[in-house]
Amino acid sequence: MPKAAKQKKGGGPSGPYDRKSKPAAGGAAANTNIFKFDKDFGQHILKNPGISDAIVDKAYLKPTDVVVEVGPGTGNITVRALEKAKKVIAIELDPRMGAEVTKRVQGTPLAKKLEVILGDVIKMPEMPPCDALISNTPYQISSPLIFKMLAMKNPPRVAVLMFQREFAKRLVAKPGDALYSRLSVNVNFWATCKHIMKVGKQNFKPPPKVESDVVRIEPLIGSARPDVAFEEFDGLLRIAFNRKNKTLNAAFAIKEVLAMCERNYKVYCSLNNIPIDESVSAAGTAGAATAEEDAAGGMDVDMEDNEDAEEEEVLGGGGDEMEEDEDEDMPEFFKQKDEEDSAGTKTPARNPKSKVALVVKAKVLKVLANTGLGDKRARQCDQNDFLRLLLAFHEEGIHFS
Ligand SMILES: C[S@@+](CC[C@H](N)C(=O)[O-])C[C@H]1O[C@@H](n2cnc3c(N)ncnc32)[C@H](O)[C@@H]1O
Repeated sequence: MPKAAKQKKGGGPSGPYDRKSKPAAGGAAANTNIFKFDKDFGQHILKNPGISDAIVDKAYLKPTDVVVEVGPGTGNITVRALEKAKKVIAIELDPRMGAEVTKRVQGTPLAKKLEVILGDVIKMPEMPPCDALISNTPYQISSPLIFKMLAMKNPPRVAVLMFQREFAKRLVAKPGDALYSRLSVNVNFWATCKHIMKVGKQNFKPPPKVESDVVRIEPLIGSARPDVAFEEFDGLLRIAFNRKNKTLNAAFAIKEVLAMCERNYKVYCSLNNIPIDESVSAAGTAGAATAEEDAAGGMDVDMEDNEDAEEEEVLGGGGDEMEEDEDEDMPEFFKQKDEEDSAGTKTPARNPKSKVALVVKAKVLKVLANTGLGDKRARQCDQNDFLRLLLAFHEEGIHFS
């Protein structure tokens, strides 16, 4: 578990993952409003005990379970989980809330089962290992929290989480649905997800602007977990969903994407002792064409001629406009290691004339053609299509993380 400040009686030192801190306040804040709730922290406290009960009930906790609760606030869900589980690790950004939840159980048998970690759960290098994750999620961290959980090598058995309704719908969206996204594919690939209940805004204090939903997510664990690296699968999805309405041929025609494939291919070759021909040919020369044709197996496909790729050019072709708000980090993802590859060598990644660039481009073309997915759009593909595509790229030595 990462080292973070643990909450002592009545509030303690801030942890290393803080975004900002406020002075601790005493008293039962939820009832007396001693301190002002901070909307920047998504502080909408559950005032309907029935909902707190339902969240904990739907986790089907065992007495041996370790539970992580993100954002305990004043402890409405925490106390219920403490009654059913062996231990609750409550991760709270706001020290005032950390003090509240600690006070709430002070002097009761539940106190020794509670550990409060002050800090930002998203900035923690790893989430503490646990059997169950529960949260009335601060909405601004919905997406990173899900990704953090799905990326865990040993994820919890179950997560019961409250989200904004729109976000919850994205989790269960299917191919073809308007809300289908990189998030939907990841959740359905690494877990099963079920809608549990709707929660109206009147159940919170202060009421949020939007309605909420509770979902139950069961990550695939042990041998059921797909045998691919999370970062690889997600890396492929980032490319595909950068323009989810464009064909995969167009998504992979973006120059930053090809440059990234080239960088990763070079790393793959150097790790596997595969010689790389770095020679530079004049564009359009016989040498360049041969490299491309060799790798493509003589296929008559040209990504640049594809209708969607042309549209990219008209739009500027930079690949840095987002359709998905969870993909806001996409440009950085493409630009990573732009100057140097991980072996520290300068990479002429953007030089279209380098032979290795042509080989990589041809490999990409070959995979898209052979899988029959090049003409499909990300919004039409299900998780099995993406897995098939990823494995075909791996066969060619093309990686995404
Ligand atoms: C919606 S409130 C839920 C409070 C309580 N669980 C309830 O249901 O009444 C969200 C809580 O998450 C905390 N929080 C916000 N961002 C956080 C972060 N990045 N890491 C940990 N806690 C966070 C807030 O301070 C707040 O206490």
